[in-house]
Amino acid sequence: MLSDLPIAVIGAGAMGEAIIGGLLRNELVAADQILASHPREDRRRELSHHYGIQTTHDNLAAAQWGRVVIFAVKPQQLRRVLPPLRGALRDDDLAISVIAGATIASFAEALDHQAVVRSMPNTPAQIGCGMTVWTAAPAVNERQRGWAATVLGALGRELFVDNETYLDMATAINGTGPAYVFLMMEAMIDAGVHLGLSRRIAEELVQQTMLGSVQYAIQSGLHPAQLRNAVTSPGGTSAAALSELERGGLRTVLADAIWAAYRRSVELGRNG
Ligand SMILES: NC(=O)C1=CN([C@@H]2O[C@H](COP(=O)(O)OP(=O)(O)OC[C@H]3O[C@@H](n4cnc5c(N)ncnc54)[C@H](O)[C@@H]3O)[C@@H](O)[C@H]2O)C=CC1
Ligand SMILES: O=C(O)[C@@H]1CCC=N1
Repeated sequence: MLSDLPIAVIGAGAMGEAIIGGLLRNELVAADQILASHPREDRRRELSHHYGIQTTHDNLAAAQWGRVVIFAVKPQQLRRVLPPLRGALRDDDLAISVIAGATIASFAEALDHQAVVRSMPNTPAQIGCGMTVWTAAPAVNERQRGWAATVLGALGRELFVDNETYLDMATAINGTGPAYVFLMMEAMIDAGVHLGLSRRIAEELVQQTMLGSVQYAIQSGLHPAQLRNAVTSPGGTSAAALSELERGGLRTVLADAIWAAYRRSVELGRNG
């Protein structure tokens, strides 16, 4: 599907590298099909040494070279990155953004190019276990949609949605979600250490409990409330713990956090 297709990555930081790694790990492209643009020489050297890909400091050269041009700079960098690239993409080229908040309209306007895909991956993409939600401008044709599905599929699971407003919502759930999970892991590990477990044992217990619970939920297909009820014996330990979590407002705090992430995503789209 991506054979011989030149792929440019503008802003090869954590997410850009996850895409490069995923494409190569899944043997979807050869290393010489990738050109990564980065301002720092040591980073360029690191990327070419590790992946055997081509690198440049010149975003314009990368944008002109790629048929698929992936944008993975921070939202605040976008205002400086896009204007010099205006007119650089040809009609049948595809721009793919992974940038939180940045709208398809802002890309299309700044680049003077209509074929734009907006996506929201997450950091488990680093190991091919990501969840990416994406949508496409009407100008993106079937072939280009295939390219996008393949590129984003290299990060883990990908889900196409036909409504761009879902992207800000996805940013708050799957994009930002790993931060909620890691904070919860950290808190559980620290509490285990507080109880008297060694940090090594606490980490192992928390990691496998998280992993096993998620796999059990997926494989059983049961509603989380049913699974939670099955853990909760009358007068037992789970009932005692859950009572504290409800008293502390865990559900509403989580919901408030997700709304805050959503509002911030919308705001980033307005202001950069
Ligand atoms: N980190 C995360 O969990 C997720 C991040 N994203 C989005 O991915 C984008 C990148 O995030 P990260 O990879 O985490 O950030 P990062 O900071 O690791 O990567 C951005 C890279 O762009 C480079 N850069 C800065 N100015 C540049 C320029 N003028 N030209 C080319 N490159 C330039 C930076 O040096 C940096 O290496 C962000 O827009 C973020 O919203 C999306 C989903 C998840
Ligand atoms: O914090 C952020 O803005 C990025 C976007 C999604 C996850 N991290």
